[in-house]
Amino acid sequence: MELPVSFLENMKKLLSPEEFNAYLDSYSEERVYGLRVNTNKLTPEEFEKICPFEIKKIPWIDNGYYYSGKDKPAKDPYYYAGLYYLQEPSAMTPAHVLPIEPGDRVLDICAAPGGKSTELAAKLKGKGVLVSNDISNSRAKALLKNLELFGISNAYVISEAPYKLAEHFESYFDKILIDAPCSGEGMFRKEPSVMKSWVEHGNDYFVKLQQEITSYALKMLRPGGMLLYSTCTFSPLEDEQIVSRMLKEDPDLELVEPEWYEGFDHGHPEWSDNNQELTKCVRIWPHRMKGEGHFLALLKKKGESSRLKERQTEKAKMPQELFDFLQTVKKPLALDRLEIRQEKVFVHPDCRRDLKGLRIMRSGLLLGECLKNRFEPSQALAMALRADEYPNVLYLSREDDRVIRYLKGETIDLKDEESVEKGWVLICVDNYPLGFGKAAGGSVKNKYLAGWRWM
Ligand SMILES: C[S@@+](CC[C@H](N)C(=O)[O-])C[C@H]1O[C@@H](n2cnc3c(N)ncnc32)[C@H](O)[C@@H]1O
Repeated sequence: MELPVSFLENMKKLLSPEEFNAYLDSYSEERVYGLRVNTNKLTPEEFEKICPFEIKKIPWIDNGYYYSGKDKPAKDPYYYAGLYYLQEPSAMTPAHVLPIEPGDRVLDICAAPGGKSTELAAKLKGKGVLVSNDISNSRAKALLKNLELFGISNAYVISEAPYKLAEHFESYFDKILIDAPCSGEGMFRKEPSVMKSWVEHGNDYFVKLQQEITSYALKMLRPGGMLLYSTCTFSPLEDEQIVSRMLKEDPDLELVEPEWYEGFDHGHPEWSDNNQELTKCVRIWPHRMKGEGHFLALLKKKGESSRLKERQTEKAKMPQELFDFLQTVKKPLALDRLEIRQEKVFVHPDCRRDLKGLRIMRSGLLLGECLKNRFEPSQALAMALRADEYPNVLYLSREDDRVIRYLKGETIDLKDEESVEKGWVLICVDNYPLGFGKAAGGSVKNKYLAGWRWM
């Protein structure tokens, strides 16, 4: 792989001659592959028991595993059941390090396609709210899909510029993740195409973006709240120097050293303004750990929270057919936050802010649609349910060829011994929901979301 000459000169300034050689050698090693278990659906131990391919624990991530590049975990029914997310191991670190408590108000400001948001949401355990934002509308669509696949019910998916968010969420969030757009120097091995953008834009283009995003994010962090800043690049211009700038911008901000892993390197004060606090930042180098290059900084804002008085959503009137369907669902749903908008039924997260004027792509959990005296449950609801939260379930084993046929959109024939009630049925692979079908006679009509089909 041919690395840009000016990039290599910069790296020589950061690393000792031995480290620089070790760094270059890392390019002849094969990249590593990672997956992260969705703890919203099962524990890592449960996953280890059923995982159909070989995995090995990533030492610094509780629910992270390496898998072999020969396996294809994206082509497995368990992937379609949202049991895991495929993610480069170093990239798992930011969401792992940010201490999320159920009930927190969390912002992921540069969230698409959801590698970190899916983990932040899983850590919320359905309590509190995640605002998952990305300025790119097309990327935010992929983000929405990944959150739905993970069965997340308490997220707003928004596609806005940070200044617009700041108008609505001043001092609102307990936790903020800024996984900043960056020059991607740490990803050259995994995705050589990133080098083209590096040559085109250089670091300065990203520095400007990072300064803008961090400034608005700071306005949205409540006193006592925590913020995690991360990039996948090595340049101190985009790392230590951005953190220094944040510390100067908000004197109430301080760096916090996260739980340390032996492979981590400290941040380097000498690459910025010599503020010794910067050693609390984390640098991940590909020649020291089994992962790509990354940088992260965990910050806390001094003070105590004073939660502002908030607007309550108005309670929606519920059509009988929706009421009847919801009677059958055992999952606790906050029906005081139910909204019916253009036939679509949502349960909002506990946010209670006036969000008018924002480009909102999803408000909480889409339960389904009320159409001419009938209610059709959504794909998102199927993914958010546990098998034991719905009374009419068809359990298929992972080896049953009807699983793939269902995922391809085909009608499913029932076997004599399978007792399924007429009407909406939740199709599961083993114990994990894949989607709905509608049973009548000896078969189940396929209701799997067309855009998600197995290709
Ligand atoms: C490093 S990627 C985020 C990856 C994501 N956190 C994940 O783990 O899947 C950076 C993202 O920032 C978005 N972005 C760029 N400029 C932005 C801005 N001004 N405000 C919000 N998002 C922005 C890009 O569209 C891109 O999706």
